[in-house]
Amino acid sequence: MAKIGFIGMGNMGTAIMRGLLKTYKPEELLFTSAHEAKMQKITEETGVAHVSTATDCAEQVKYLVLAVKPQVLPTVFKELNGKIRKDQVVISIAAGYAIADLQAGLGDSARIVRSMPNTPAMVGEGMSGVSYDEALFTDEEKDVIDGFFTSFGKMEKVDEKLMDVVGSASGCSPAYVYMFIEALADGCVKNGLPRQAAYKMVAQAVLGSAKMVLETGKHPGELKDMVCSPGGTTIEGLAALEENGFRGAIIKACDANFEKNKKLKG
Ligand SMILES: NC(=O)C1=CN([C@@H]2O[C@H](COP(=O)(O)OP(=O)(O)OC[C@H]3O[C@@H](n4cnc5c(N)ncnc54)[C@H](OP(=O)(O)O)[C@@H]3O)[C@@H](O)[C@H]2O)C=CC1
Ligand SMILES: O=C(O)[C@@H]1CCC=N1
Repeated sequence: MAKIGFIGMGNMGTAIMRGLLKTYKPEELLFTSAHEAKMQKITEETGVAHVSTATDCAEQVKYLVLAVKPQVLPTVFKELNGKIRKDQVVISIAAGYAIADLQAGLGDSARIVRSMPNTPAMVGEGMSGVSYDEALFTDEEKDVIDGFFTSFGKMEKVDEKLMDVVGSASGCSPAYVYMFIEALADGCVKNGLPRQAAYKMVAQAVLGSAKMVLETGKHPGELKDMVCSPGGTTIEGLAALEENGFRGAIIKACDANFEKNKKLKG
């Protein structure tokens, strides 16, 4: 019997499975998804077997990962309602679905871990917000759950009421960072830097800046001040960003994420 099964093998399913394969053998994993040809290709690439239905997948694993779009969850619920065993652990990565919503769909006794990872899982640098009721799981299960998330990056346990907010910090944030990298590179290209050099330099600057926040423990504002020489070039750029509502735009994006979570349930 495989240990961990995935329902849905798209962006996040494949990213997470790639991380898990560093710790788990292919025969310990299983998946199902929507299209046979795609499943076949993933099986050939990874050695992980697939099955045709969510029911088959659920029957054969202890840990079941729900990795379909929120809009597809009602279909999965229809198929799996009442079929989740008491010894099973369900890990959801769906935006907008609370643990109670998932139990309403799968059965009240289903033991659920709600999480919000992100696509950098693909390179082992994911960030997952994770929420579950510690009292419902054994120590061994908790080790597997934590090992699951740390196999593809870092995890932070949070109170479930914060999970919608966590969406902005982990799930959605890479899109904003990519947009920033693209825009900054465009600005450099506008002033003559070759495009590939611009992407490389800007991406490395983002990586290095993130490391500074994580490793120095300094306030981001202090790190920003260290870059801005009095009367220098950076403060001119910062003034331009402030004039154009840079911070306000990002805060509004978080509000938009937060509100959208409430509208995802089918
Ligand atoms: N993308 C992201 O950055 C993040 C996404 N999430 C969450 O992850 C979940 C998945 O998102 P993402 O990976 O981006 O979505 P994708 O669309 O890339 O993946 C969903 C997968 O589900 C498959 N699928 C569709 N219908 C069914 C079905 N009835 N049964 C089994 N599999 C099915 C699709 O197959 P096929 O490709 O063949 O159509 C696809 O492989 C969502 O709930 C989302 O909220 C969480 C954090 C970050
Ligand atoms: O856009 C979304 O809804 C998903 C969840 C977080 C990131 N992607």
